[in-house]
Amino acid sequence: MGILEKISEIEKEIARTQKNKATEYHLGLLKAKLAKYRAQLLEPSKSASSKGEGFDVMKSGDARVALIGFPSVGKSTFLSLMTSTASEAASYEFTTLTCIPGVIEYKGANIQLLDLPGIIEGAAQGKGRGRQVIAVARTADVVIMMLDATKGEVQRSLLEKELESVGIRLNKHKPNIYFKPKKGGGISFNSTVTLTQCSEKLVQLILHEYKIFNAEVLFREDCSPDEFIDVIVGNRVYMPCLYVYNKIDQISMEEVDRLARKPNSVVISCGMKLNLDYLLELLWEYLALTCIYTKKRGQRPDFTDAIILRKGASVEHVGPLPGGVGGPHSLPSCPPTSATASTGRSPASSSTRWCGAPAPSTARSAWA
Ligand SMILES: Nc1nc2c(ncn2[C@@H]2O[C@H](COP(=O)(O)OP(=O)(O)OP(=O)(O)O)[C@@H](O)[C@H]2O)c(=O)[nH]1
Ligand SMILES: [K+]
Ligand SMILES: [Mg+2]
Repeated sequence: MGILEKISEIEKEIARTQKNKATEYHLGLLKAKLAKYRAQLLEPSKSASSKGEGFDVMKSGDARVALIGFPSVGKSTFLSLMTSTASEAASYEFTTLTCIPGVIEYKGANIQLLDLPGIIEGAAQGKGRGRQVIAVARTADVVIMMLDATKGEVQRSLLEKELESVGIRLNKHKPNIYFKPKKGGGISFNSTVTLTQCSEKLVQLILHEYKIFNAEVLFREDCSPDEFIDVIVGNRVYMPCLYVYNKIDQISMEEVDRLARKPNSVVISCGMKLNLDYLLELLWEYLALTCIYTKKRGQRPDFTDAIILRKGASVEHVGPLPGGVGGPHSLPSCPPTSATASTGRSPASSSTRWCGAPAPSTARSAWA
């Protein structure tokens, strides 16, 4: 049996297994198996032509945003509107066949926006250019999932499933579980909270499935078996995702209102240039970038040129500034007015990748 069949067998078994106390170990094991097969599926294949890698586009600017969506939802139209790059748009599906980068200039930051081919169900398993598209998505700081407002909700859950299946976790934070494989001593299991979804026995079963017999496990959160598996597997990416419903010029006001109220969602029309400013504002918040305006002693700050930092970074990350002026430790001694920061709220938890780990300094100094 090939991996794809094994995966589908397990998925079917999970679907037909009733969820209750008596089946929780069985389900936990199935999920661990499923995660293993999926990981195998994603291992780069040996042949040179299909390395499972993304399109070869250099990362540039302060942050990277990937446009993911079904064909013909308006991704290329959006790129051409927001950047000075033109990407061909047409009414037929799969107009775009490769990755087309553009740059959004916003609040002094350069945000790299990537237009990508449309993806369809089965993309993660290699349908169309799905794997390449998803490989690019993994490298983004934020995913914009573009949806056609005239089509049903099913497109959204299908895409979510595709991204989930390759270890991309959207708008979720990293499970707060300490996990450390050891050389001996068996499995030591502890938790600082009451667990309602996992138990010591289940955790052991799952670990054994991964051939781990010695490890330290500490649950600091009431996590599910899936979240625990994510921690063991380890190569998950936790990423903010903005759901963008395009083509609202084609639907009723009631429908627009309903979509706009969904979490992490924004409604737009590229055709009629509706709500694009608001989308940019939200995108900025999701990127959690902070502008720092610097100034020379005795001069006004230069608001036209900011230093862009990932949220959570501090002035220490700015590094020495060109021309020998200042340096990593000179800013804190300045009066508070000399460095002005502005930032938006973080979309979800504070322990997520997008605001926890500050990006290396991408500073463009006002003193240059
Ligand atoms: N009514 C309406 N049509 C739109 C809007 N935005 C884009 N379109 C149309 O939708 C069609 C598809 O647009 P594209 O930008 O090519 O879509 P895409 O997602 O890049 O498609 P692929 O590259 O094939 O995946 C084009 O005919 C656009 O003119 C909109 O806001 N309203
Ligand atoms: K198209
Ligand atoms: Mg396109």
